[in-house]
Amino acid sequence: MTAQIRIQPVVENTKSAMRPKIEVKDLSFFYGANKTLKNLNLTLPEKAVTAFIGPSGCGKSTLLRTFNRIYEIYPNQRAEGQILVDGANILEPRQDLNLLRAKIGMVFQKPTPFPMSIYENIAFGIRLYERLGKADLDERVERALRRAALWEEVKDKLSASGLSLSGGQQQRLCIARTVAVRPEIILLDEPASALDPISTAKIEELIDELKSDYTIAIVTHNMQQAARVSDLTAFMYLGELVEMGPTESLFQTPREKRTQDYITGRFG
Ligand SMILES: Nc1ncnc2c1ncn2[C@@H]1O[C@H](COP(=O)(O)OP(=O)(O)OP(=O)(O)O)[C@@H](O)[C@H]1O
Repeated sequence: MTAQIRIQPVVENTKSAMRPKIEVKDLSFFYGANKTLKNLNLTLPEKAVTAFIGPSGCGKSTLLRTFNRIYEIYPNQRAEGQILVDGANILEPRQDLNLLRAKIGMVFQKPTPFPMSIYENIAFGIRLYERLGKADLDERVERALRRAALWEEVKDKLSASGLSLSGGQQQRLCIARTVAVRPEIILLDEPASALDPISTAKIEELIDELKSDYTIAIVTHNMQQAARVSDLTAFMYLGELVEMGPTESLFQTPREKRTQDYITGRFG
């Protein structure tokens, strides 16, 4: 089965792997008293795509949610350890969460457009951080929609509701909304799992284009997708990081038996 997985060529890997963007050090995460992530250590290189795979419940989404501290909107959830972004620990209490979430954008499994026009879906976030005149704002909205490969489909109906778009278009709108505030890192939590194959292919193409400008972390259940879109893959199991490395080697010559068993479909 491993042989059937088409793997992203990793030409740029060694270059981009040299500059760490996110360094996770001895990170643990707790839902109440339950230790869900267990002393993780890993590095995400800048301007590369890192995929997180592993069986349901292994902690992939939990890990992603620590990178922008979004878990803090819920009670009784806490992280211990360090997450260095460009060398600074974002788990420090003094970290400005608005700035953090502008720098680290997130797209969820289910498309979540705001119940407002396509234009406003993008402009809303920009206005939170910047004061722009109408012409500049228009330009930023257009640029974000182009970046998310959606402009041609929506340019004549910018005042229509974001909710009137198809699921795949809604997800690209959410990606446009994320890139519009000029983040440096984009977190994608199963961004294509609710989409049809054509929309999924568009999202995957988009990920490939976006990685020239952004550091991307993606959680996916779909190993073929991880192999197609990522430069590095991390395999997690029961809250631990079992193995992480260039996607090609992880799928073709995994070091750990648990990784081998998972990618060959023996469990999960
Ligand atoms: N809000 C919560 N409260 C308590 N436990 C939670 C909560 N969210 C997740 N968990 C638990 O934490 C563990 C990791 O969940 P998480 O959603 O991170 O896994 P996952 O690998 O992303 O799974 P899936 O692939 O099914 O989305 C699971 O055991 C889950 O039951």
